[in-house]
Amino acid sequence: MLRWISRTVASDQPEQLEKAFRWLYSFVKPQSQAIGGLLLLSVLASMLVLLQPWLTKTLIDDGLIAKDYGTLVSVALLMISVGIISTALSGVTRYLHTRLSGRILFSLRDNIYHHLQTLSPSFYGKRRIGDLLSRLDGDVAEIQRFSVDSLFSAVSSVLGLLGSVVMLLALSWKLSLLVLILIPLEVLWLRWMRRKVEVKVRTIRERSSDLSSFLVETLPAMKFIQSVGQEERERDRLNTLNENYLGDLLKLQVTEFFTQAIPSTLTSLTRASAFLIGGYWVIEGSWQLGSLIAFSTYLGMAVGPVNSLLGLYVAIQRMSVSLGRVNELRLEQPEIPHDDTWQPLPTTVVGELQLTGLSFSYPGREQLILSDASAFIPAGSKVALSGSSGVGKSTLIDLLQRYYDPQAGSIQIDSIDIRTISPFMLRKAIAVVSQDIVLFRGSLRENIRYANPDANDHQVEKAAEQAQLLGLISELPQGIDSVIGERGQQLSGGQRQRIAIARALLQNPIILVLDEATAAVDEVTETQVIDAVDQLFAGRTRILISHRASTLAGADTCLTLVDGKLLSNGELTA
Ligand SMILES: Nc1ncnc2c1ncn2[C@@H]1O[C@H](COP(=O)(O)OP(=O)(O)OP(=O)(O)O)[C@@H](O)[C@H]1O
Repeated sequence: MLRWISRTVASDQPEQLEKAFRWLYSFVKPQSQAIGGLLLLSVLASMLVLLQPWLTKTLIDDGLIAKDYGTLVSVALLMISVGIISTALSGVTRYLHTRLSGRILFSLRDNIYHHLQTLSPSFYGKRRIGDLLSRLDGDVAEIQRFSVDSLFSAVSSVLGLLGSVVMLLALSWKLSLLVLILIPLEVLWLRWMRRKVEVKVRTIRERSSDLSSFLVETLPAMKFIQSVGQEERERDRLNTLNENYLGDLLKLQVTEFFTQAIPSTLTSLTRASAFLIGGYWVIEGSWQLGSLIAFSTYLGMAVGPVNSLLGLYVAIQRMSVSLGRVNELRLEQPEIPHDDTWQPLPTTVVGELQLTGLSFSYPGREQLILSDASAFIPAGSKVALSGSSGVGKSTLIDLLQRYYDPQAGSIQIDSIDIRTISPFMLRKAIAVVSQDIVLFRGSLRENIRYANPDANDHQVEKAAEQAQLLGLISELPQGIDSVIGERGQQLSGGQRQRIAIARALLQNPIILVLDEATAAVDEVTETQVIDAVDQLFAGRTRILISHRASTLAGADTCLTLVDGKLLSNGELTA
């Protein structure tokens, strides 16, 4: 079935699509009980709908025309009961349907988000966040809509179609031949239109990504845009993006209109023909009025499902575009693929580092950032790492945290190759405070606790005190429980740094890295921060990266990165 769907949908890579469908099916399968229950309710609802025109026919032919008052009353009562049951059924179905849809949507999104969490900083560096957002939000919702809504729409359409055709045949097999001409014509038309719809839908989704990317990029940069007076330019960019989006949306509307309009016109023609022929038979007296009315209602009811099934076809196209886009994310391989042989970091580790013959270049770039770099860092020492801008200092820390693996050489912590350790545990053991401090919307307390959610209030407050945050806390209206805005915009650089240090304290790392952490503060504040770090992290391995001599003063070892090699106290390390 999945293979059939993937082949039916116009796609450049049907195998890929089939795999994506299988993946999608893995989310639908656990809900099979709920789906089964809902399908049962749908079948019941479809049968009740099919019953109504037959009741009308009986009411007219056997009650009104036959002047049988008893039949009239009983059929009317039956119609009321069917109406009430249908309404109750639709309420229950809608509730269960929303619950089922929600479950599938959230598990899909959860799965993709989980996968995104395994990808390296390089991935985020090359991808537009707006595009990721649009895939995670719009595309995943589109897939979910299809996987639930379309399934039920397909089932009730097929049931409606079959039921109506049976009723039409029962009323007049001759007149029913009209439907047999109508359906193949509609299907032929649709096959012809399908490619056009797919191309246009993909363009729309890309336009929507462009818009999201624009907003994600410019909203946080509003202060900068205002400061350089470029508001109008950004408005123009937004206008262009809007116009492009609207233009493509209108093209899609026109294509979709023609995709649907031809079948609708054919339907109207068929209905009119049925009235002409059936009406003639009624006038002639060879057919009953109730049967003609019921026939025309069933004809409408047969065409409705055909249209929905045709709509479903468009929905499959739309969905397969979204599925393709989401699948692209799924196929992104983590830089460090999961390995079942990973060991936990032993609790005895003290933070001795041995870098041996490291060579590294970023994927897709030729330039070697590290070339046979080696160094030894004794446990508990304070190391100053310097080197000109862009030489690769932060890259070295990324290798230490295993966001990437070197192409040659190794990093050992307490003589254990870090490739054999779970990166999760390794990263927990290394706290990095950089210039770019991440703060989330939430209270100061929650932000300090972020790296160690199990820390109790007392530990958080102690860390805040040790990181000299008491001054800030006393200024805030609700103290440590005050909400600091997204990305901590209302805080000064020094205050943000102290929050990061308090966070690192709670993380209780074996190795602490300060990567240009104090570049944004004045030298007095910097001295205070470094003194605090030396005091609080005494006995742990500390790596300080800076361009300032004052930051690096007092280190046990000075490492300098030059042309991909590490010099220790000015000498090349073997
Ligand atoms: N994700 C990445 N993909 C490709 N190249 C990268 C990536 N990150 C950094 N680079 C490149 O690697 C080189 C080293 O960058 P890195 O940030 O490690 O330097 P740095 O010594 O820390 O610089 P600075 O002192 O200016 O912070 C630079 O040329 C940079 O452009």
